[in-house]
Amino acid sequence: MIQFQGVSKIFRSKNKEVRAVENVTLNVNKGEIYGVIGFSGAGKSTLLRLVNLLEKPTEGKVVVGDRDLTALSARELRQLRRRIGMIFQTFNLFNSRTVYGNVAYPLRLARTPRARIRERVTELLRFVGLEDKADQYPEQLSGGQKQRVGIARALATSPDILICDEATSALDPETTGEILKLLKKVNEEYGITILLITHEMHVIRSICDRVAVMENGAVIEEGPVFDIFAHPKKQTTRSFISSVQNDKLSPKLLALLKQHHSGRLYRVVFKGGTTGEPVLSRAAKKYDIDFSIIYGSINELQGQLFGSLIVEFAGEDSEIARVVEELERTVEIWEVIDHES
Ligand SMILES: Nc1ncnc2c1ncn2[C@@H]1O[C@H](COP(=O)(O)OP(=O)(O)OP(=O)(O)O)[C@@H](O)[C@H]1O
Repeated sequence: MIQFQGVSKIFRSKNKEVRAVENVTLNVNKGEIYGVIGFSGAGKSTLLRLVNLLEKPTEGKVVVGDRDLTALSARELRQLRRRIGMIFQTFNLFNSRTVYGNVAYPLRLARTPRARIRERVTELLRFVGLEDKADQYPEQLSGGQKQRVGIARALATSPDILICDEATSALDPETTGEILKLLKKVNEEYGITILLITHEMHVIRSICDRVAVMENGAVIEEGPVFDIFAHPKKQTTRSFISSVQNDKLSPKLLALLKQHHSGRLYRVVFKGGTTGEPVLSRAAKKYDIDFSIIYGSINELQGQLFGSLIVEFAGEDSEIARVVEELERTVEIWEVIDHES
């Protein structure tokens, strides 16, 4: 549905060059919810803006449906943009228009007949749960209600794709949950493909089918959300995952753990039926080491079990290396040397 093919975006000014997006290749399939996560400055917003050509790629192609965006005429681009709805962190509503006026706006631009506008806006306000707010102004609404208006407005022209720029970052956790549920409903009931960017892993965990992790403009890891949680390869990905497991090791916590545990600390990530301990006991018996579980957490992700342990291994370095090698065959394991930022 959306394909990035070797896409780079370089911003050049007098004596500076910023490589905001670096050789990105990825496909967003029709009907899925695809999340892009990264820290500030990773290039997420630029990537998103390439989808409706608010930014032009310096290199590579962006294909939406079967259309190469860079090859479109101005008129074709306007038509294509109607198929792509967008919502924003700061909602971007017109404060001088009512809720009804905001949702009707794109339909008026598209010269939709008045009766049809009324029908469509009523339907959308019902869909987002704001049918009683049609005559209110944005300033009379809560953040969550404003984002509902943003979603209704983005859906007005019946797009195939919805792109979401940090849509829940300005909301409290409860309202975030409600908006994410609404986005899931948009995806399921209207079959709309969603591409979202976020810096919050819980957003990815809650609603995304697949995820790409961005760093310094590049996609460093990509795949189904469960696989990325169960087999994170990169430090940045691991750090995002720890942030939602509530067992992230801060510098202070790591220093304290090291003070109380003289052995070597490892994080072990296991999934499905493997619950960690039997796997560890078997390996410890086979080799000459002791282990103790310092901390453990278990979560459900897309209907599967998924857990993480902080384990201390005590013994000769060579024996520990052998155990780790053996464990690597069944679980994800890595030594915790620095804090998990
Ligand atoms: N119009 C521009 N001109 C010059 N540099 C830019 C422009 N837009 C973005 N950048 C730079 O490109 C890099 C990526 O920015 P981008 O906004 O895409 O990142 P991000 O991951 O969305 O971060 P944030 O969440 O903070 O917005 C940054 O170094 C940023 O300063």
